[in-house]
Amino acid sequence: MVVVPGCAARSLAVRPWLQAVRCSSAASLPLPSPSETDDAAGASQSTPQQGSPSRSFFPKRGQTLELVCESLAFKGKGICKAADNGFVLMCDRALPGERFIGRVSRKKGSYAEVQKLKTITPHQNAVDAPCEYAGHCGGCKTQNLLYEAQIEAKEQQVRDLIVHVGRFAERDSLFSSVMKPIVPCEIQYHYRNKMEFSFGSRRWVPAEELEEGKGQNVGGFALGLHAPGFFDKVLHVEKCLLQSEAANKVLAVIQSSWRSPDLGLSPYNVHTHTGFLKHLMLRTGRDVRTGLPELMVNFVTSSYKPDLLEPLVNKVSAIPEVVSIMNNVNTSVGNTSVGEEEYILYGKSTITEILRGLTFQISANSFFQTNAHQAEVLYKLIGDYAGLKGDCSEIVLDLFCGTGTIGLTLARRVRHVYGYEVVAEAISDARRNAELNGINNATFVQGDLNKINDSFGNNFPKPDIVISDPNRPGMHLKLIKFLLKLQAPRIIYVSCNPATCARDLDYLCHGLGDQGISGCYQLKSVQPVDMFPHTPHIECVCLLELF
Ligand SMILES: C[S@@+](CC[C@H](N)C(=O)[O-])C[C@H]1O[C@@H](n2cnc3c(N)ncnc32)[C@H](O)[C@@H]1O
Repeated sequence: MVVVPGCAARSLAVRPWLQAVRCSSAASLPLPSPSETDDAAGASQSTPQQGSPSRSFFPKRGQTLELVCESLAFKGKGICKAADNGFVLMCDRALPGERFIGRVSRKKGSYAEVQKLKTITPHQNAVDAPCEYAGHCGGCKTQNLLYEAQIEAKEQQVRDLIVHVGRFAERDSLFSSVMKPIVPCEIQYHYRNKMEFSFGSRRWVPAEELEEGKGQNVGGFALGLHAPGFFDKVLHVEKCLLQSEAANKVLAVIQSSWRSPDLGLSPYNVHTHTGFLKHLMLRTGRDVRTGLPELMVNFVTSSYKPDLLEPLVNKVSAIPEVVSIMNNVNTSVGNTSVGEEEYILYGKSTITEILRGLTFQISANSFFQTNAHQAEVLYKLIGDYAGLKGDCSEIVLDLFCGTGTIGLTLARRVRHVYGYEVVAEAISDARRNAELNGINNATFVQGDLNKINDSFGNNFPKPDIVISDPNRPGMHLKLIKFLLKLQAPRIIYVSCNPATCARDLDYLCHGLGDQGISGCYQLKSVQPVDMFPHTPHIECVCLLELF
């Protein structure tokens, strides 16, 4: 039974707000600065510009409200607003159109966060989530929304951000040709090629299950995913519908044995810093000869004790798809899965994946697109937007190149690719990937693109095409200014955060007014691509051309 906390008097006290609180779509929006967080970007997407909210509605922590949600903000939070002053209330797992009872869990300046307690009227496109953990695990937040409705909401978020943050006029006759419909992901489950599970000494049981008396095992060992918002509590997960079937086979074998007292295995305790098993990383690639899945299992442990792992290694290596078992030893108190030392416990140290006809070697810690199937679609789009002449005359600058995958897939049709990336290991991987594929017209350089100085650009010829694929904070102002000065004919901006993407597109097209710098690009296309069904993540490929 779902309990609406708070006494009746408090519930009654909020009744007058039932008329006042409703959902509305984003109005005018302030620009997030390059230093603003995703949360701030998400909130600002829906926060009205006209000053701070009036006193007429300001919820208290613990207050219970009946709310209606219509739109999803970045990060998949449902947005509701007070009708009179637009005060924003954000709620995880609230779906547009859903009427629900929520409790204010956090107040943050201009908005509040609400925890959903009970659905009164579900969204018209609500479906039963196939995963038993979907209601609690931090990964899939919209599995209970019809896939078509999920991508429609994502497309709308991108459009809103481009208009309100990017300041591109929706009424402009060209706007509808710029905004492309989202590319759906054909494979909506089992698409992730990498999952990282954590071992925990404190099993997390969701509040509802505790109330229903299902929380027998609270405090027991767990292997699964971190409970949203908790670094020390793990939701025990027997299988994950986002990872490959082969990876689920491995997870099942490990789950069936690791807690056996005979093995003497203990999960790492993040409070006492004792215990052995930290994380289990499962990566799925493809055998380049057969095209069949091949798996890497990576145990992250607090010390090197191969004898302790041996019984698990014996069981897991019997699974035909497993070709590599690694042990990353991380002695630090931090929660990271990258070890200071790495050992091969079985098989080889890398797995392979094929992308746009090239072979990539993936090691335990190297970055690789997490949805290889949709990466193929994404990279084809990038190739189309590059509009290469095909005469091997052009120069490509691949910023935030990671392991070089984008640049390398274009290399055979251009004169030279120059890639820049901050992570030294990724640069080594990029060079190795070039060699593996017989590509010798690509140069990869390690460097921090947030710290470029005036000499940046002296080491490569003026590019014909710039590809920029930053992570979520987007591009640093120094890099934006460099690009505005460089004036390459074409920029392809690949983004995993439409809020910072819209901000950077604004700078590149409309300039930095307060610094007297004019924009010099025209936005030709914004193409959202769904790389991660059931999650709030949105990828976009944007094409900019010099005026
Ligand atoms: C979204 S990934 C893109 C990787 C690559 N383009 C791909 O498609 O596989 C962003 C990359 O930017 C790198 N990065 C983040 N901050 C950086 C910085 N300040 N300077 C250079 N590279 C950075 C990350 O290490 C990561 O490899």
